[in-house]
Amino acid sequence: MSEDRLVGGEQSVEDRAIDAALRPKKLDDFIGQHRVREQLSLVLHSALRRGRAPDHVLLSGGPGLGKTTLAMIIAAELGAPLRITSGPAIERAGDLAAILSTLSEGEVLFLDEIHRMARPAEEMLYLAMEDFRVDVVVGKGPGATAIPLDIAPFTLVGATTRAGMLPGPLRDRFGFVGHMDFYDPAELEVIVGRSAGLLGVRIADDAAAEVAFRSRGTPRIANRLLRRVRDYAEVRADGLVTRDLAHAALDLYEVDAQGLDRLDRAVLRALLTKFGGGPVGLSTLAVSVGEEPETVEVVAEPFLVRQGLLARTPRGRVATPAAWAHLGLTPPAVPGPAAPALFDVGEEAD
Ligand SMILES: Nc1ncnc2c1ncn2[C@@H]1O[C@H](COP(=O)(O)OP(=O)(O)OP(=O)(O)O)[C@@H](O)[C@H]1O
Ligand SMILES: [Mg+2]
Repeated sequence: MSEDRLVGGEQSVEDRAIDAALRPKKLDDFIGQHRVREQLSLVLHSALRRGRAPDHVLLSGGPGLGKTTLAMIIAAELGAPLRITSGPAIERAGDLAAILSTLSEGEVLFLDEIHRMARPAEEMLYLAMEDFRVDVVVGKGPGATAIPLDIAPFTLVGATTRAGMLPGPLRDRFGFVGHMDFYDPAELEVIVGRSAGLLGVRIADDAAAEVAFRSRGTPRIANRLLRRVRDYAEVRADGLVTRDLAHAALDLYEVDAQGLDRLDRAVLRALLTKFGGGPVGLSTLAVSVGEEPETVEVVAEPFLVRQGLLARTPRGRVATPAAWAHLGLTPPAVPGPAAPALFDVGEEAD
């Protein structure tokens, strides 16, 4: 995805540096996600008490919601070393074996984008997670033998934006699954205030609230928008971010009053103007806005669903009446044949 999107969930180069600087380091400083935080706190503290490595943890949720941050916090809370890798980096089982066999006892292995790991590695991971063992295959063809190798007990922290794509056997091997959801504006306001303090940005309370409200429920976007309103206030005014300045800056960057960005609006507009409000399949919709289906599904849709602008139905994506109103368009007078029920089945239809 392009790096110039202001509210897209994914990271830009600038984000990566800032993400690192703004990441809370302790569970207590992690804002929002109360349930996940409390459950995780229990898992970690009981493991610490027993002096054992805690159960493997799976964190699922959209881009920028705090999965990497939480993985780092887990290691910090355990006082354990952290090893970081990702699904796409593991192309062969051997890549994974090399990592697993060099873990130290109690180490936390963070496997980002775990749903992108190669299949053969996945099977190796099952055994490692369950029995702390890997089978190293020596030789080829009929003469190949598997030599079992014990590995140190470790804690796997997997992260995924697409929990639905994980094979059942893998998901079942996690003792704890934390689902990260969008943040409330009030929580994001706290995050904006905290980040402003760390970055030395002067921002009025009502301006922080405005940034929070337009951040698509996502901390990474809140931090990004904060930097853009700061730029604006520095160049066009004396640096203090007021509500009016925040408004003007957000308008300039095409973040609308509900926090929708260009891609969100493009998806909605296509759904309304090209497909009469749907139902239309995900791939067709994605092609019509020139994006990958995964980008539309992972980045744009969850927020549109959350805002009550789009629904996923068994027959495809459907716009809600609020979507027409949001874009200032008039829905067709006669609804299409058998208008589908608007409910979220969470599954793709095409
Ligand atoms: N609960 C939180 N409290 C404060 N800041 C947060 C919180 N969650 C995330 N952030 C901030 O948002 C940024 C993005 O979070 P993070 O990188 O952990 O997201 P992610 O879920 O790993 O995203 P991706 O799927 O793109 O890897 C971090 O820099 C962090 O500063
Ligand atoms: Mg991450």
